[in-house]
Amino acid sequence: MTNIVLFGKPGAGKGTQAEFLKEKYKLTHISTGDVFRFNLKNDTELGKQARVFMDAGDLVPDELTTKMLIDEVNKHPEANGILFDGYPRTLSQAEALDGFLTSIGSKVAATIALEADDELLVQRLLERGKTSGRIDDQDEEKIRNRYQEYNEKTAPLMDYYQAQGKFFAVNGIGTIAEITQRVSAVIDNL
Ligand SMILES: Nc1ncnc2c1ncn2[C@@H]1O[C@H](COP(=O)(O)OP(=O)(O)O)[C@@H](O)[C@H]1O
Repeated sequence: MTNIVLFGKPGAGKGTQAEFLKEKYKLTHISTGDVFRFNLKNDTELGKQARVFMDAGDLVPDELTTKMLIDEVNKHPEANGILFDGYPRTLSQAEALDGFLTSIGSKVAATIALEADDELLVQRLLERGKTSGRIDDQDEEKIRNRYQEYNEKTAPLMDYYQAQGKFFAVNGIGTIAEITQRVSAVIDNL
């Protein structure tokens, strides 16, 4: 199994790249943001619990998120590899993912970060908010809060994966195809 973690700030283009990469490498794409939004829309128990955090631009608590993630992975026992998008976002999630993957005889092959500067990303999210209907994309204060969450809780993961020799950063500015190529170059070299 080649499991890839797509890493990057909100708006960095993880979801966009995932659409191309999952086809190219026959990976199962799991976006925690998408799974949460599905649950919100369907008003499930999980959706009810996650809503207050998501609407404020806060991270959903680790325990809830990790349980959901493991349930998702377990739905795809035949997967060739998983493309994780939006998970892990905290050190505790990264450790939980390692523990879980080890328990099924697998591991993270690489963490690939899409890099772009904050101001450009905030503009991208505000644009997306005009059409996506996502509450967390429509308010600059909520967007800024997501960046704060990222800087405090998610950025430290770079060191975590770097220490394991698994961290790769690519320039996330350019056309979608250019960026797919940069990410592919990393995967092809694994
Ligand atoms: N791994 C996670 N841990 C905690 N909360 C998460 C996680 N993934 C998604 N969420 C919740 O879902 C929201 C939207 O996720 P996503 O679409 O991936 O966001 P973004 O566009 O900000 O990268 C996050 O702001 C957070 O509330």
